[in-house]
Amino acid sequence: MDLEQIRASIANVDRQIVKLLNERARISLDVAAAKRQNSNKESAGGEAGDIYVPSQEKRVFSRVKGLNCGPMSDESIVAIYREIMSASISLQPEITISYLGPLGTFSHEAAQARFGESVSYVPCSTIDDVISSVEDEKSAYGVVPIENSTHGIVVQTLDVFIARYQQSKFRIRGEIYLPVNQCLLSRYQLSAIRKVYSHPQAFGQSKEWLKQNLPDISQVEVASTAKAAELASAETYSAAVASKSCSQLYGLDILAEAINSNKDNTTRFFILGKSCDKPTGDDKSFLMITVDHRQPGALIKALEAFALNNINMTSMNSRPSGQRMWQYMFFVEVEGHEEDANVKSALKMMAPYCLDLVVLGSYPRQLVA
Ligand SMILES: O=C(O)C(=O)C[C@]1(C(=O)O)C=C[C@@H](O)C=C1
Repeated sequence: MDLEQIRASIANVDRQIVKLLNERARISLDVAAAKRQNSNKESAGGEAGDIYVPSQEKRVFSRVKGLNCGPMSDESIVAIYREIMSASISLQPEITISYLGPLGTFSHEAAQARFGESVSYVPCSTIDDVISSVEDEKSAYGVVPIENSTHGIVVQTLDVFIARYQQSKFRIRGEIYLPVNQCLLSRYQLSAIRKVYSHPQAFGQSKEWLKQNLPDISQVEVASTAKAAELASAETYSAAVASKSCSQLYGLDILAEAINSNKDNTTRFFILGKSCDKPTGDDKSFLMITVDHRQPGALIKALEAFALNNINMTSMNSRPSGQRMWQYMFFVEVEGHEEDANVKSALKMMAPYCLDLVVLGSYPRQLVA
């Protein structure tokens, strides 16, 4: 076949694609206008005017995967639609996403994986600042790490939830799962390194490799893996455990890749906003509770409400409540949405046993970034 002729066919398809993309973008602007109108009549049951709607995105992904008959893979179709929806979101005035920075953190990668390249990103230096920027409406959404498959819960995030919950106006709107590979980055050779910087989570995930390859080298904990890369780029004979993207951002060589012990290492992030999505039939909810520790069995009685309402509990963590000595705040994640009848009934049943009972949010279950 003639090469020029084939290219002309591609050009013809491109013309149609661009026309259709713009037609879709115009319709998404109509959706945005309808949401604004509906949110004004919320008392009449209208859908809130949120721009990012994880439940609708989930429906779009499953619809386009259903329509796909190859040769493109489902992953490619989903990645393209991720960008198409990101572009729809970016048509809205000044959509900003804040994340736990600086540039190049895994929170940054997670935010980009979910919101694509078309929106603006703002790094914040603490988890508290991410939440403030959402609450003060400086950004529409915020992305914070919540747990890692190897190293467990991110206690810093839970502690900020505790410190803020009494006056908090943020809600958990979505979740992101990001595969995470840690790298050793430095301007020096392995044998010259005298100090390694990283976040405690990244040290935990790479513990075995560091023990084997850099025994007796001091490990300095800092606020983020990207901060570690920044420090390692400025200091002699130092290195950082950080993401591959930090090597370019901070001018460091990659001395070793995927040094995390668990090769399926994955971090889960929460997307914070000012409201929750509607129930989809496949949601999870994240709760904070305290019980009166002097009342024997209070915790078990509170949690029994989930079993009695046929609700699966998927995780539980505790942190000091910060209110009284030896009093704990329990973080419980359950299947279901706070608007589901069985979740409502469980919350009502457990209330008498709880001193605090806060639903931080309900969000559609997500399996991939
Ligand atoms: O359906 C919506 O609510 C839209 O805003 C449209 C759309 C899309 O482009 O399909 C855009 C962003 C949302 O996160 C979900 C879907």
